[in-house]
Amino acid sequence: MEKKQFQAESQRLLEMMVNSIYSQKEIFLREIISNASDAIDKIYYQALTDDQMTFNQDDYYIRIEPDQENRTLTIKDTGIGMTREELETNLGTIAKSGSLDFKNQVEMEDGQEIIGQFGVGFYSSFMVADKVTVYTRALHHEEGYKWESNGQDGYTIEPIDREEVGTEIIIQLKENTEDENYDEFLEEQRLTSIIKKYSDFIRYPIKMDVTEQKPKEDDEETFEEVTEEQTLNNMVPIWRKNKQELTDEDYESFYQEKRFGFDQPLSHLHISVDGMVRFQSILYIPEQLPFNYYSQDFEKGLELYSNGVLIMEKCADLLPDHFSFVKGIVDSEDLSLNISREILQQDKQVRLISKNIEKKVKNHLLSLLKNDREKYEKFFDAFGRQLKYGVYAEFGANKEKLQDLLLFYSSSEKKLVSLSEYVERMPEDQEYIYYATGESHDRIENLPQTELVKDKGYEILYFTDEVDEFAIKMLMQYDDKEFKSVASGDLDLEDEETKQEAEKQKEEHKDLLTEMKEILGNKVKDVKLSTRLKSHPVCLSAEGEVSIEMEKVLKQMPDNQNIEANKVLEINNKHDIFQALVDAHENDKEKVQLYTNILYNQALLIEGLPVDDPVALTNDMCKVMA
Ligand SMILES: Nc1ncnc2c1ncn2[C@@H]1O[C@H](COP(=O)(O)OP(=O)(O)OP(=O)(O)O)[C@@H](O)[C@H]1O
Repeated sequence: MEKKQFQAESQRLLEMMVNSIYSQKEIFLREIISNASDAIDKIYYQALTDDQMTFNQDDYYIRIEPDQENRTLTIKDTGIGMTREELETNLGTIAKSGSLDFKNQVEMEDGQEIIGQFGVGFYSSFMVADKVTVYTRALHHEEGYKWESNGQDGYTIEPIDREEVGTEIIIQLKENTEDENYDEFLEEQRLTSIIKKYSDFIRYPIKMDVTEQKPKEDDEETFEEVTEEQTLNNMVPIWRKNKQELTDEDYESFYQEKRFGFDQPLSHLHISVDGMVRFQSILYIPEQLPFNYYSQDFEKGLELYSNGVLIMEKCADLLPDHFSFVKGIVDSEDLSLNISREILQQDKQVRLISKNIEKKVKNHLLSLLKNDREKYEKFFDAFGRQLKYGVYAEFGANKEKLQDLLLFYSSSEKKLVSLSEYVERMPEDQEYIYYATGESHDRIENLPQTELVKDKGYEILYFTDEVDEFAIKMLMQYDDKEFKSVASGDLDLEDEETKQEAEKQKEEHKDLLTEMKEILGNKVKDVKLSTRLKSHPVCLSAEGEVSIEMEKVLKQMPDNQNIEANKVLEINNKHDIFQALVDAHENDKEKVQLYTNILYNQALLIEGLPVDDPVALTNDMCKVMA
């Protein structure tokens, strides 16, 4: 029989599994049972919606069979089964999880991280198995197949006769070692407790023969061993339970059973609505950013059930993009089983549910912000950027909904603050909400442009995310206060006296400024004396809608259309360098050129913009020094 090789990626993952020292090896059972449950979901749905199929509730179950003698653990399901092609693609490649793309080599070698954070589905069985055999037959297919692998050198597939549809996975346990006792996975008690811990809410019965001491029927005093098939899990879906009966651990284990993430959920909501539309829902805010969140691979959506039957694994229409990080399930008795993807989008019930969910998630986040700041900041750290995209997207259609969820770092508080906190603190004479943009808080802290605003005692919000300024431009104002960049050309914060003095100076140095503008040509829109600079010699400001920070972001876009900010070079006439410029203007024209170029390049560097010609700049600097 031909032996096939695993795909390279899968091979690496398998090696990791075989040699795993991960301490929670028991999770392999959760993974296999979840797969079995998914497979039953698929056939259950078909049975309910296909008139040709007979439906019998008792046909859908998972069975666990430990065999002490042969040291095997079998997990059987009556699910949809797999065809030959499905065996190849599903078990021969590390199909969808993509965890490996993300992880770097160092972490790969260790493996702990991957298993812990992502789980690895079917492959995790190789943490405890020397050999795994899968017998399966797919629904509506005559032939069954046997798949087998030791997890090391490929796998085999051969056709078999198999009467029933469904899958049987036989795990040949590894030999016990000094540190590891694999026999525990054959003990009834141990298996029962693992299943209770991880798979209690699986909605199909997980059955196993359990042997117990029971009093004899005719003689209550004497006990005998009785072996009976028992259902080990509770089966009532968690969302149908009363909130009061459930603990945080219950919600956490459901999160893991459903593989919404392999982190702990940061927070959950349990919703039961009985109004225009009836539905129950459990929603989670994950703690960590999924590794592919900002890639095209990420699919948002909630699991959708119609009265307990899974009809869609990821229903995107239930979540707006700005809350795409939310995971969870929705079950509604008002939805038809036969609802198709196309109809779903126009379905009134679905729209109502989605509106309701959006509102609930928003209120939940607001209450976290109010009552558990630390948790909210953790959330914001992971997903705040998505909220800001949300403000910007769709021409600001959702901006009002989202504005109170935003946080920005504050110059005066030295921590994240909300817009309402900022506005509450504003002194009476302050007209605008000020912000400054840059790569990091430290860099912004030292920006020359912030000097005047800080001197006035005004708080500045620091924008370090590319999307920040775009979002804020879309927002335009908060609580009737407009936003203003500290680098904008028209700060207009000076008192009358300073303004008059500036006018006078401008007139006096008109020729010098004109000459400098001519030297720089169309690199800048204007050269002027600065009223905002206190100790720094130069800075760049921007006139008009496009800021320098926005220019940087736009430049990185594929279709940037060369949009540039209207840059203005501002010179501090109270700085010594200005006197040097004035002297040069009178005595040495070449020096004016030299100084102007250097100052302009300095201003570019301060802004984090590339200098046009580094060689020319260093040559100019040497000329000054020599
Ligand atoms: N018992 C089963 N019956 C039918 N198909 C199965 C069964 N077990 C696994 N599969 C198929 O194999 C695929 C791969 O399973 P695996 O556990 O490796 O990953 P997954 O469940 O797709 O992803 P993840 O673990 O990241 O959620 C499943 O998606 C499913 O199509």
